[in-house]
Amino acid sequence: MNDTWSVEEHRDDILGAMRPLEPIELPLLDAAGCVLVDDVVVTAPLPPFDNSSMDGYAVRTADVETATDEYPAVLRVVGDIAAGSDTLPTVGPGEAARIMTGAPIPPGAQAVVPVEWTDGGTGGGPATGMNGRREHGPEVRVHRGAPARAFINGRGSDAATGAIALTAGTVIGPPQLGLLAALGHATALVRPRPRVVVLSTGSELTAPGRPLGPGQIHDSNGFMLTSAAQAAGAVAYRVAAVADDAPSLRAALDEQLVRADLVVTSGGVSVGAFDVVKEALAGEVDFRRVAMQPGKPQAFGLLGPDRVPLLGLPGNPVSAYVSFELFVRPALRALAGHAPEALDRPRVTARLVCEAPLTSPPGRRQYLRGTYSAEEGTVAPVGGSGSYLVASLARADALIEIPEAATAAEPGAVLTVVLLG
Ligand SMILES: Nc1nc2c(c(=O)[nH]1)N[C@H]1C(S)=C(S)[C@@H](COP(=O)(O)OP(=O)(O)OC[C@H]3O[C@@H](n4cnc5c(N)ncnc54)[C@H](O)[C@@H]3O)O[C@H]1N2
Ligand code: MOO
Repeated sequence: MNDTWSVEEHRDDILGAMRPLEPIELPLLDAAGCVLVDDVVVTAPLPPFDNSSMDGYAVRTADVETATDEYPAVLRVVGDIAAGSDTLPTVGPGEAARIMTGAPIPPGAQAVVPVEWTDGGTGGGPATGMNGRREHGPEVRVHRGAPARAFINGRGSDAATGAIALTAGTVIGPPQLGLLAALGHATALVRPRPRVVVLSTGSELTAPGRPLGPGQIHDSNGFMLTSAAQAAGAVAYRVAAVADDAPSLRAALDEQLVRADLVVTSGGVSVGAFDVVKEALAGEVDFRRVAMQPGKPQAFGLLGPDRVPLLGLPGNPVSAYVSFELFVRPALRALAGHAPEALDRPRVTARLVCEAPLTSPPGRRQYLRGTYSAEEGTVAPVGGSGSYLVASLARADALIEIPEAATAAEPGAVLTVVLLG
């Protein structure tokens, strides 16, 4: 091990080596969650044609100008226009066309009056809705006037030709996907989701579902980190745990590199006699101490001819998870093309709620697990500081930062909190 790195130095070193993945054209649903590569320019207006925002009657404004309940305008109904209609009647003076929401405005009409402002063609009082296709009379009584363009969604009023609908760098969420579809795009040019291989090391590990032999534990990191990678937007592959044997680990890694944009290992990076990641990758990968707790031993390097980034996380489950959130997640988001300010988990400040002061090792930034209350602006610790405490990790929604220089945090102290979302 060399000298000690700060959290930021280690993070920045990793991010400095990340290049956004090459753009790829994906079908819309596969592009969900991905970052758009180019601006999307509107090439045809949205809506594509003037259409009605109400079920009602398309009219000429002069015909209904003076209409009241007492003196309704009586108009001849010249046709029915449904959404999707391709033949439209012309509305002349003294005429109206029944029109449904989304249907094209017929030639001659200048406004739509909602059916509730008419008798619905029944010859009776105000209508509450449209009658069936054949049940309306030849006339409609309109009780209220409407100005020009009333209840008309204008062609291009949502997105005009030439406008930028979405800017490069936008993350495609459901509304953005809806807009692309509305504009007629079947695909989007995006950065692909990074492919991540997650590999646990340790001869003590056995798969969940299997009984534990003497000295064995279940591989929890593999599942936790694979799921964390998925939650970060990656396509993640979990590899069965590899024993503490350097040639086996090397072989497993070499086999996996072909499908990896990034590799995450857990375990085997400390100073033990069987620290296998160290043994297998010494020379290629840098092993360093980071001034934090948990997460002190870390490995980072670029593997194989394709220089695939490898982040070697410590084996203790809390250490592995905290390291993922602080280092792996930003790296994955950088590969996916997210903006520099969108790489990290959000940070807030919160008032510490606890009974006794919390202690912290000198010279190391501590990340304690906690629960955050946005309403109260407070954070409370969950469980202790031990890096093996996976049960309390599972109850936390935040990490409480105690700065390197501090050896304690008093109740009421205002601290930085990383929100785990
Ligand atoms: N003499 C020293 N010993 C240790 C130091 C040190 O500085 N000097 N550092 C400690 C710290 S801090 C950490 S963190 C750990 C990290 O060690 P490794 O990355 O080499 O991890 P392992 O030794 O392989 O495992 C540590 C611990 O975690 C359990 N583990 C490992 N993998 C998994 C998994 N996939 N699922 C669940 N649990 C896992 C493993 O059984 C060990 O209990 O080193 C300290 N030691
Ligand atoms: O630095 Mo270790 O990650 O404390 O448990």
